[in-house]
Amino acid sequence: MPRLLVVAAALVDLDGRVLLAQRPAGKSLAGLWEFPGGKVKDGETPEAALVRELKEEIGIDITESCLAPFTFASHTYPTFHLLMPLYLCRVWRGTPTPSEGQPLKWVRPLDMRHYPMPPADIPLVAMLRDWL
Ligand SMILES: Nc1nc2c([nH]c(=O)n2[C@@H]2O[C@H](COP(=O)(O)OP(=O)(O)OP(=O)(O)O)[C@@H](O)[C@H]2O)c(=O)[nH]1
Repeated sequence: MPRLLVVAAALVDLDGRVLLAQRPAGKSLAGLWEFPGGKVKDGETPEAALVRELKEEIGIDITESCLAPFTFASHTYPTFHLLMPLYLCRVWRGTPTPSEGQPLKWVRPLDMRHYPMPPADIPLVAMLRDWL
């Protein structure tokens, strides 16, 4: 089974809310809410991939130095195994704006149960609830 390395960010605002993005129709896991991020390319560090993905997806600038490793997901999907480091980020430049119209929402960890998320993310939400 192939292993997929994806990197994601919990962007935390001053009220302790975290940004979630809804996966667009037509993609795998469509309609579910997830942490912004994406696949790490060959030869790329996870941090560089996250800087690139957040710029591409939601138009914000983060710097690698603001990224704090928080936890990771390790989850077997039917066709691949997902390994996904999750970083905390509290500082960025710009206002998150979806590049492809995907809905964005600032959500308190306690309220994330109202937002269906991919199965790999469930343990991450519990960690955020405990630590934020
Ligand atoms: N960005 C992100 N991806 C996640 C999360 N949880 C989770 O299982 N994933 C999975 O990790 C992969 C992320 O890759 P991606 O976002 O770059 O992939 P994609 O939609 O362009 O392509 P895909 O349609 O092949 O999945 C997807 O398979 C997605 O389902 C999450 O919280 N954030």
